Amino acid sequence: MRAHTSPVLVADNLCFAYPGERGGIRSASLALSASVTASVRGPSGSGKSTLLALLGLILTPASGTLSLAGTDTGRLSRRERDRLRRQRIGVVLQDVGLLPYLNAWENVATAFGPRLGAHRKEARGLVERLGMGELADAPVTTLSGGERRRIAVARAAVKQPAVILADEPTAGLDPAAAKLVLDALGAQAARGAAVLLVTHDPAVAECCAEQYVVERGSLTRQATDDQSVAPAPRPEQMASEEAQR
Ligand SMILES: Nc1ncnc2c1ncn2[C@@H]1O[C@H](COP(=O)(O)OP(=O)(O)OP(=O)(O)O)[C@@H](O)[C@H]1O
Repeated sequence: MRAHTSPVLVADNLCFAYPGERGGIRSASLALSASVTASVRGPSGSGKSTLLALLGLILTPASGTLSLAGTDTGRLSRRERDRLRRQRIGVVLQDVGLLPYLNAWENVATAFGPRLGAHRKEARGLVERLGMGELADAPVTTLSGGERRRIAVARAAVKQPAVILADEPTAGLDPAAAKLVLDALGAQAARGAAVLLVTHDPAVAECCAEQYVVERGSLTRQATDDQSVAPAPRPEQMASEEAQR
């Protein structure tokens, strides 16, 4: 799906360093528009999850600017940033982070706040669309890793946020379940969300209209069919760089 509107999420030259020598983001710029799907690939440890946390207002960049729906997030207090994130962004983190004392649909409904029962219908409906209707009432502690991941995707999407950021949403899923997740994310883009997902799977990345690669903390956009942008690193180059880490 292609961009038809002005970008909803704009990152300009973001930098972030963890304490110590390792890791972080050296340089990341992107502009994500409504109704667009984008993928981020790269070797393990290159900074993909860190980038997602920066874009999701979970980490604060050391320099660079990040604007969400026209708001320069660097000018906001911590509390204002948290509020903006809750209002505008749905995030699926790699470790998923479901609440163990709630069942599957209740976890999805937490996206709306504490009144879970008021959002039972939307939450259960999305759980069903992700192929988990029979497990909607199951305690999440009894779900498999892949099932928990699908519940986390439903939680990120159920409030119909402007931006959905998903860290490896199809990891650990069989092809049928992965398709349900990708279809659900595609449906979110179709209704107007900007969807960015981190993936190790080239087939998943290629489903996305825009494709990015992170290498050693630097983000570049890859050329797709109708675009001429930074050249993509060759797979063997990525593998050899990964081996050097
Ligand atoms: N909290 C942290 N403190 C210090 N270093 C960290 C921290 N989190 C991540 N790093 C380091 O930052 C680098 C990038 O980590 P990140 O998790 O962003 O990589 P990634 O590309 O998502 O990796 P993977 O594909 O393995 O999930 C790594 O070298 C990692 O060890």
